[in-house]
Amino acid sequence: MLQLKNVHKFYGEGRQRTEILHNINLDLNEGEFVAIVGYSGSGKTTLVKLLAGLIAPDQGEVLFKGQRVQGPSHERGMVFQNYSLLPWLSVAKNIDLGVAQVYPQWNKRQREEHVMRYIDMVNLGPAAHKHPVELSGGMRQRVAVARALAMNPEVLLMDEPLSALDALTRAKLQEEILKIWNEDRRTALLITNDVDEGILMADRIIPLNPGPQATLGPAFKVDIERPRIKTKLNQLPEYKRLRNDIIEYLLDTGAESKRNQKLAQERLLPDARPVLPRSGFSLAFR
Ligand SMILES: Nc1ncnc2c1ncn2[C@@H]1O[C@H](COP(=O)(O)OP(=O)(O)OP(=O)(O)O)[C@@H](O)[C@H]1O
Repeated sequence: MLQLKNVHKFYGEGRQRTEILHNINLDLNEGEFVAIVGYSGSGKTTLVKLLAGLIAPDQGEVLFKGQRVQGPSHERGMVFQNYSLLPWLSVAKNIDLGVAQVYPQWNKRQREEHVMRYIDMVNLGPAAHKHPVELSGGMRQRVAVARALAMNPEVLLMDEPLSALDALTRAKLQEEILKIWNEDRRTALLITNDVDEGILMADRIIPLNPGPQATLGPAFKVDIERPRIKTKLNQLPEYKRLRNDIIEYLLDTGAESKRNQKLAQERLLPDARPVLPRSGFSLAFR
């Protein structure tokens, strides 16, 4: 359905030019829910922007159903970390904006009915005519999810949509997104820094190794039956095993990346001699 083929992405110019993503290959199959987990700053947002067509790769290809992605499209709906709602429009109007783009042939009443269906789906009926400023963070994120879904995308791309929320709201929204996803099993990609969230929601979890030059790690298959109940998951031995495996992998690659950075620093400063600070606990370079 959606593919990254030998993708490399750089940021910056001249000596500042840095390879953020290195030779990324990813296949999202139809109806599959994939989670990408990784350290902050490793390039997760860059990866999802490539899939959405918001930025282009420097090398390699992004393919949607075999066709090269040329730019953003409503076929690939995106939910951002920061909601990105228009503050001067009500909840309903924020959602309607996208719906009108996708269904220009619909009249106002048809659009209203459609918009209200998605507002109800995320339990925001009473807030339909409120403005974003009047909503809590969790409610805003619900609007962002409803807006993306109302445009009926074939693929739903979510960039840490829940990371700014408190634990309770986060758990509730995880449940809602899963319920909605379960109704028609649309292809979905979730970027998260939370391994538990990945196991709760995804069919496969793929770590993004620390950058620069981040690569994708091996896919961890989540073979836990759905529906998955958050409170019951952590009693399952297969959940514990999988969680441990993923966390161990992330810690190992994190430690390796730190070692490599230190080596690179030593190579950049060959005459740097370690200077022991007074405490004697850590090394500093001059
Ligand atoms: N437009 C840009 N120009 C230059 N550098 C950028 C740009 N966008 C991101 N970067 C850099 O690329 C790296 C990866 O950024 P990205 O936002 O993709 O990481 P991330 O894994 O999503 O981080 P987080 O989890 O903190 O949101 C970072 O070092 C960031 O500073």
